Amino acid sequence: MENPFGFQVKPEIKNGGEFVYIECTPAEHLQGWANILHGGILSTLLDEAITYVGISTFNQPAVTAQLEVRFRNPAPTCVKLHVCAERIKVSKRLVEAKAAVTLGDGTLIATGTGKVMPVSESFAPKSP
Ligand SMILES: CCCCCCCC(=O)SCCNC(=O)CCNC(=O)[C@H](O)C(C)(C)COP(=O)(O)OP(=O)(O)OC[C@H]1O[C@@H](n2cnc3c(N)ncnc32)[C@H](O)[C@@H]1OP(=O)(O)O
Repeated sequence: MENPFGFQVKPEIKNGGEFVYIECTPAEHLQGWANILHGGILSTLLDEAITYVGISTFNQPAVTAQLEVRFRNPAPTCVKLHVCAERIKVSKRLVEAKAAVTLGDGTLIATGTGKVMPVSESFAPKSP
């Protein structure tokens, strides 16, 4: 389903999902407080990149089964963020990946690790 409210990221996927890179400039209304980007948004960006590692590795739909995030430095809003994810481990039903969000000057904003599991095309829950 198209989601006009999504981040509309265009992932760069290398080596069959071993590496994923996305860029995103979160808008001002996504601040938590004091012009600091909300941690949930940073988690979402890490999640997106890690999920694309899983989707590209399995070459089928996949969802996040686990996500752990560490917030290292505050990020401003309205600034381009760089998100790099890298595959760590692959097993039959699980891909593990790590990811980092950085600013253009290299400042480390957040890091995360996640586990992604493949699902069938009919996975999505039905609307009530
Ligand atoms: C375009 C894309 C960009 C979008 C990016 C956003 C991605 C998302 O946000 S996806 C949405 C958030 N995620 C979800 O909604 C997923 C919800 N969870 C689920 O649907 C299920 O729990 C699912 C599919 C992950 C796994 O379910 P299921 O296949 O039934 O497995 P389950 O019975 O829980 O576990 C079976 C085995 O898998 C393994 N396993 C499951 N989860 C984990 C885990 N987190 N870590 C390690 N092993 C695990 C274990 O071996 C487990 O066996 P046991 O329970 O005995 O340890």
